[in-house]
Amino acid sequence: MTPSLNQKRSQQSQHIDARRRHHILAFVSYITSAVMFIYGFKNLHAELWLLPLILFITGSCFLVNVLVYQATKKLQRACTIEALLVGAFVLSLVYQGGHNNTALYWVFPFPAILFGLLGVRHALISNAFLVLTLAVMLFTPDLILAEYKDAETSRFLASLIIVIIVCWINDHYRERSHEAMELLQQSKELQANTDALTGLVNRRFLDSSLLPALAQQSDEFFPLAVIMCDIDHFKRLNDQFGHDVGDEVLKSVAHLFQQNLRQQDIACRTGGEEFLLILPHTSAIDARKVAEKIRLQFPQQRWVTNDTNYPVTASFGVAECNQTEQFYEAVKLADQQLYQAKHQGRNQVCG
Ligand SMILES: Nc1nc2c(ncn2[C@@H]2O[C@H](COP(=O)(O)OP(=O)(O)OP(=O)(O)O)[C@@H](O)[C@H]2O)c(=O)[nH]1
Repeated sequence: MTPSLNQKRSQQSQHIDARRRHHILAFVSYITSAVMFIYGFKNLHAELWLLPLILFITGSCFLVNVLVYQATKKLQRACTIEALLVGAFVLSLVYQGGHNNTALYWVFPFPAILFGLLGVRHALISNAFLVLTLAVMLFTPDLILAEYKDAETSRFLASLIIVIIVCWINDHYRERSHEAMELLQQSKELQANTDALTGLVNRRFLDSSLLPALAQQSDEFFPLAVIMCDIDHFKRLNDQFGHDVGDEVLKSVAHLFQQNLRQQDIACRTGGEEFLLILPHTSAIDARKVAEKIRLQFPQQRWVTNDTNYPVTASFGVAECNQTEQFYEAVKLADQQLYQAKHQGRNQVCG
């Protein structure tokens, strides 16, 4: 259960990455199309009809793409279409030559744009494809309308490859450092939410991870049962055998819970010898059966050493809730039931 709740942070970082791509898409679409329209109108001469046509068509496609994205919110699809438009624009511009044969200068921003839109792997493949196609076009002058000087094309391709490699290294290490920071953050979060002695989640986990998950994915949890469990006369055990033995007993109790709970259940150490078991999609009646089953296993364990079998027992209180706001009320009710179980002589389940 804990790892699935930890996905929260990974979702956050995906959200930030989606914002980054959203801004690149918006910038490329609105600003670049505006520049294209301006240059399209500036070059609206009879002998240069192909250049304004390329600029108007690409600018319009960019605009349509971003408007469809605004309406549908399908970011991945919009970025892929934008990248295809970028590729088509670069190739057609180099084919035509641009105003005064300046097309090659305009190509340089686009590798970086592809990295921004597609992510490292896909951007690298797209850029490699783009450079290869450009190389074929530039070294086969018959294929294109424009006339570039040989020295110009080779220097252009060399510079473009350098730009692509620098973008690739930059994005690759940006992603790696992002992943490393996320892992570090996740492990810190896990540490902060884990009880060092038993390895169970602790009380902090309830507020930091469980409650947000209950609120966001209530269908996955409710009706939810809680079981409060407290080891009976634990002080006596500590006094008789020492604190270290007490610690070992706590670890064995945690192990007993883990053996008896389902994968989706959560065992939490809320205090010294007090535990809270959280059972999603479980009624109080069923939780009571679970508590009873665990209770009956206490006398069957060898608790202290192989020579001395100290009779450890535990008391349980059970409650149920059906919405996030009732969670702590249910915990309180289970605690009252636990108090009742203690009051009635311990080693029993109430609620
Ligand atoms: N070994 C060990 N003991 C702990 C730990 N945390 C709390 N305790 C002890 O747990 C004992 C709890 O004692 P009480 O609250 O009096 O409860 P109890 O003796 O279990 O009695 P009832 O709950 O009424 O059955 C205290 O002696 C604490 O020192 C821990 O991490 N390790």
